[in-house]
Amino acid sequence: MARKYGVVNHTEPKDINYRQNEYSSAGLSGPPGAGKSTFIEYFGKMLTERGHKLSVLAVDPSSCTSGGSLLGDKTRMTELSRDMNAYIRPSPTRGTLGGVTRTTNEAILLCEGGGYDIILIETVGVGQSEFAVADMVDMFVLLLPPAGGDELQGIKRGIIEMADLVAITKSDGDLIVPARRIQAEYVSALKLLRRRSKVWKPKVVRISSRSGEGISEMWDKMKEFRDLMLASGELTARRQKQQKVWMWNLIQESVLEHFRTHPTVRGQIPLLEGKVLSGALSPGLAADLLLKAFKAETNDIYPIQ
Ligand SMILES: Nc1nc2c(ncn2[C@@H]2O[C@H](COP(=O)(O)OP(=O)(O)OP(=O)(O)O)[C@@H](O)[C@H]2O)c(=O)[nH]1
Repeated sequence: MARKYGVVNHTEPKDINYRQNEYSSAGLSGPPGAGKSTFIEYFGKMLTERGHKLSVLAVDPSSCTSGGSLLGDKTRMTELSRDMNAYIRPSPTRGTLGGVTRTTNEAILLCEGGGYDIILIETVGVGQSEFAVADMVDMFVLLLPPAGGDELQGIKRGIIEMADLVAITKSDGDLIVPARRIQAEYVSALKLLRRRSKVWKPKVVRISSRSGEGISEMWDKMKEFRDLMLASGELTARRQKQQKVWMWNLIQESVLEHFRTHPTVRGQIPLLEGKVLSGALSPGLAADLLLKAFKAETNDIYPIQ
């Protein structure tokens, strides 16, 4: 199945059907230490043993800013990385969040084309990346450790609203009791949130990647989600909406970059920002001046009709 990238092709509706039935992607997010990589190792092996081909893509916002990596790729998922039916792409180490997420979005398509039927996109819940990932996958899964409220403060309420499934991790040994408590808390919390789907109510499961408890059941829930969403047409609608969101995200980013780096605009930014900061100029007027300068300069290239 040949796919063309960078080429707008309006006459390939098959593309969308192709995605609908054979492939599923899930975003996995959670705070550092929630147990994501241990889970992916266990879950991934379970899936490949069941005959699936799995791809794991990481989106690591820290690598964009610091050059370091929260997701220390080399030491993680050691067994899965040796599995012939699993492909683990380390997190890209360069670029803006927009750039990194763009390559991730395209990597999803490439993995589908390469015959990987399950694609997991892992992200650390510390920034905007999980919102970006939620906008490119079929299902969004939040992994939360059985920790107290303080430790979960960093999890934004907005991201809980995006979750189709919440998995409370490390539900083994002494942690079973707190895991049950957190599960009950999230069951109540999710009831108060606006539902994203007419056919699916977000579920809260408890899992342990040590004992394996709950993981097969979690996969059953993920399949149930997919079947319901497919049958109702919501999955197709979600994917279509995502494509549109991504088109606009990319346009926005590229236009803004073009604007910021345009020689005339770039030269005036510090002065006008300074005036806005000191109160000498209103933000609206400063924006108008910059846009006017940009338009005047680009009018030859993009004539205003
Ligand atoms: N008891 C128990 N501990 C677990 C389980 N899963 C992970 N852990 C432990 O929790 C710690 C963090 O696990 P990771 O899988 O590295 O967590 P992560 O979310 O990938 O962490 P980052 O790489 O920092 O984002 C490790 O010490 C694991 O051994 C589990 O199911 N039960």
